[in-house]
Amino acid sequence: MRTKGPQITEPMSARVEFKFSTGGNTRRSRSLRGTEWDNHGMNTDPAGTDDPLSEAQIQELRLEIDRLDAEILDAIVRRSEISKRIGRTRMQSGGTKLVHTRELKVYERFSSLGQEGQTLAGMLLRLGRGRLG
Ligand SMILES: O=C(O)C(=O)C[C@]1(C(=O)O)C=C[C@@H](O)C=C1
Repeated sequence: MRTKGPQITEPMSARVEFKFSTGGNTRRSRSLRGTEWDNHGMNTDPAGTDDPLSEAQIQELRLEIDRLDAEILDAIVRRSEISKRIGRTRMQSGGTKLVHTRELKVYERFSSLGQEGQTLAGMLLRLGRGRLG
C-alpha cells in the first residue's frame, strides 16, 4: 500500500512501527537511546541477514576487543624485544642484518589475511629490527 507520509501500522508487539511511502518495506523504528537501530530483538530485515546486537551486547563485545588489543600489544612488544635480541647477537658474531628465509616464513604465516596480512608481517619485522634498520 502506498501512503503519503508515515503511517502507524497495527502494533504487532509493544512496539509501534511506521510504514513509509518509499517502497513499502516496514522500517525499524529509531531507538530512543541513541543512533543505533533498535528492533527489539526481532529480525525485521526483509533479507533476513541482519544480526541485531543490543547495547549491552555491544558493550560486552567492546570489552573483549579492548582485552584482545591489550594482548596483541603485549605480544607485539614481546616479539619485538626477542627479535632485537636475536638480531644483536647475530650481528655481534659477524652475521647478517637480516635472515631472508625467516622473513619469508613470517610473510607466509600471515598470508591468510591477504594484503593486509602482508602489511602487518612487514610492520612486525620492522618493529623487531629496531635501530638495525
Ligand atoms: O629469526 C631471526 O633470525 C630473527 O632475527 C627474527 C626476525 C623476525 O622478527 O622474525 C627478524 C629479522 C630477520 O630478518 C628475520 C626474522
